Amino acid sequence: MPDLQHTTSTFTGLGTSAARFAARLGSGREQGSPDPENGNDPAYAHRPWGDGSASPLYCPLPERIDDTLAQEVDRRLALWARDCGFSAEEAEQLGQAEFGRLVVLAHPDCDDPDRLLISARLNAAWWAADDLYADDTALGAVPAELPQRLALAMAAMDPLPTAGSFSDELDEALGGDKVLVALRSGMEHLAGYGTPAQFQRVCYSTFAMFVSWTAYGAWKHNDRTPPAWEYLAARQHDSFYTSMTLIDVLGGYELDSNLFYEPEVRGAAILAGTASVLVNDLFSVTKDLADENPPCNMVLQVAADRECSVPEAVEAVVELHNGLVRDFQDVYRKTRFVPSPQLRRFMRGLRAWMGGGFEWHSTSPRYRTPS
Ligand SMILES: CC(C)=CCC/C(C)=C(/C)COP(=O)(O)OP(=O)(O)O
Repeated sequence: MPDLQHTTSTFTGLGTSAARFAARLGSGREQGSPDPENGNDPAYAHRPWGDGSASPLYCPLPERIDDTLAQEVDRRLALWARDCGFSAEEAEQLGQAEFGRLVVLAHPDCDDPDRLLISARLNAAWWAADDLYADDTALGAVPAELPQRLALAMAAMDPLPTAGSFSDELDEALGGDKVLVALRSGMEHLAGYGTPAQFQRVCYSTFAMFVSWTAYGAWKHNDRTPPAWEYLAARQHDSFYTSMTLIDVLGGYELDSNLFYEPEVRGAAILAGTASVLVNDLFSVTKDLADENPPCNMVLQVAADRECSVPEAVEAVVELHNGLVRDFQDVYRKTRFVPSPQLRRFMRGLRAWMGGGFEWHSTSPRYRTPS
């Protein structure tokens, strides 16, 4: 990494997005209280969540809320889902989850609906694979079939060179499964905007995520409850880090691979991805508990490990989350002095993703539960 003590470089900023952000920060106090421990950074707040009974989550504020743009991305996403082979009902369910709204919240430096669709399509395809292959028995998920399905998912995302007549059968398989069609189509859309390095970074973060899914499948198959530490290790590669690999593509720039993978930057991205996915686990507890065979969830693993109540485990996960966000904040501060506008912009993108992710979980019908 370039010398962190180097004097601050000139950063050209984000134009109208930055102005919008400044305006939102002015009104951010309504959404939670600041954190004196961290110098009251106005980009973050203690944000109430759920029914308000648990401690607040320390989290960045969303930089942009644009319902008109979100509806447009969701409209295009539903059309695309139909083209991939999802039924009208499934496309409607996808619309109800509002993945378009998620990406509009998470990528505030992108105003172009077609570019936003890169992230909307891939996130929708990942979620579809997660629900249909890994999590939801009613939707056809079978733990013993998961590894071979994921091997085909890799082939769908990262096209293989032709291998004689074997390729014909592969192509037939890839075209006959809506999840595989969606994954391929999402990657083709990405290829139209991203560089080869950006394309491959999305592939390999997804493939690491798939390995974690096979661990969950094996635990389920063997009727084993993993300890919280082991689940968390798997979850750290099965997180919104994967979604965050698209931040610079949507922003229309490229963070050079050696900076992207520089240990401190990668660490910050993993922290942001893990913090965001812990938000997902916290918001999913009620939904997961309602499942007769609950999926792994950090709250439930902690409750099992410590033999404590769910509210007590929630508190432990909130504390873990808040610590990860503060660790991210420390790295963020250091990287402000690195003379790379792309890195500064990417770090801000990570922060924005966390803020947008929290906002989406707070409002998406997917996590709305009867009080
Ligand atoms: C990157 C991405 C969107 C992958 C899907 C897997 C993932 C990181 C999730 C957040 C899904 O986890 P989970 O199954 O717990 O999510 P739901 O609670 O079902 O939304």
